[in-house]
Amino acid sequence: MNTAVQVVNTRIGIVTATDLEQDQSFTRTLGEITSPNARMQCRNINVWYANKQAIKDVSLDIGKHEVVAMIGPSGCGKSTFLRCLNRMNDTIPIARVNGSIKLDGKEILDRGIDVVPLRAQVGMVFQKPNPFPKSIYENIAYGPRIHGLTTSRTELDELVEISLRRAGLWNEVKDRLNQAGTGLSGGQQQRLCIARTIAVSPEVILMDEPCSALDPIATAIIEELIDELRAHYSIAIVTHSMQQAARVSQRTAYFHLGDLVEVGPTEQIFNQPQHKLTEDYITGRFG
Ligand SMILES: Nc1ncnc2c1ncn2[C@@H]1O[C@H](COP(=O)(O)OP(=O)(O)OP(=O)(O)O)[C@@H](O)[C@H]1O
Repeated sequence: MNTAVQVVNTRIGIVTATDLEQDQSFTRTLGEITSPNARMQCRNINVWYANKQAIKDVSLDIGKHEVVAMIGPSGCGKSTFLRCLNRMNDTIPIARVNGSIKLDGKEILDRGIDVVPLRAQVGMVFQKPNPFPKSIYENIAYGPRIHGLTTSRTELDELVEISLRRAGLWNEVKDRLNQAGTGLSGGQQQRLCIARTIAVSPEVILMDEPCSALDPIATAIIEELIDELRAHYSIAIVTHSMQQAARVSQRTAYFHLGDLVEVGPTEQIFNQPQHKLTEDYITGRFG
């Protein structure tokens, strides 16, 4: 865990978005958008909802074995950008995305791409735990079954166990695999959803405020888990909690009104931000 980072939180007056827009005309992202070990490479991403532009020319890599935190004021486009990474914006009829996103060198914004295997490769964990109304076992087994990942019941059993172990849930549920997933606590349900994502062999896991519905203890467990999952996956996480971003991520990206203002090593973003907008946000002047 990245405990060295201290989040400064001195509230010195509220600045409105309009003030900041007038004061800080945005030019280009500060910091290093590339990762030496990139798993995903996003370049010049623009997203519109009908005529309203929500993401403006954003470029960012997600590296192997790293957690990238996306922070910024409400409505700045964090979730919209995250949803580009596995084409979830395709499900919103008025959304239009352009630019380039490569996963292991392969363009994923091409029209011909089958989004079903893509969304297994780039899995998503949502704000509110959303287990299927099925047993704990079936919640995990469903994905591997439809993707044809196992050939026997024994293999499937193993995969269910491995996924639950990796999500830190096995010991709590191994004796009640046939009980409903919805009967678990909120934190357990979120780990079940993480196990479900893991079961279909993702390379990248997207997390959209995965702890916002959880209590502090469940949150701490998920944060520990995110740190462990980094050994196997690339992780992009949207969070409103700067403390959480500081604890779990290696790189942090600060978004503002659809722009990626600044990105860099998490410690640097929180201790020595280069852009005034970033500084204003992390010191609590805005957001
Ligand atoms: N489905 C949608 N249809 C129309 N506009 C949308 C849709 N989703 C998001 N937007 C708009 O796009 C902009 C960015 O929204 P987005 O949810 O990506 O921001 P965010 O930074 O994740 O916000 P929050 O922190 O509040 O979740 C906002 O102006 C929002 O109103």
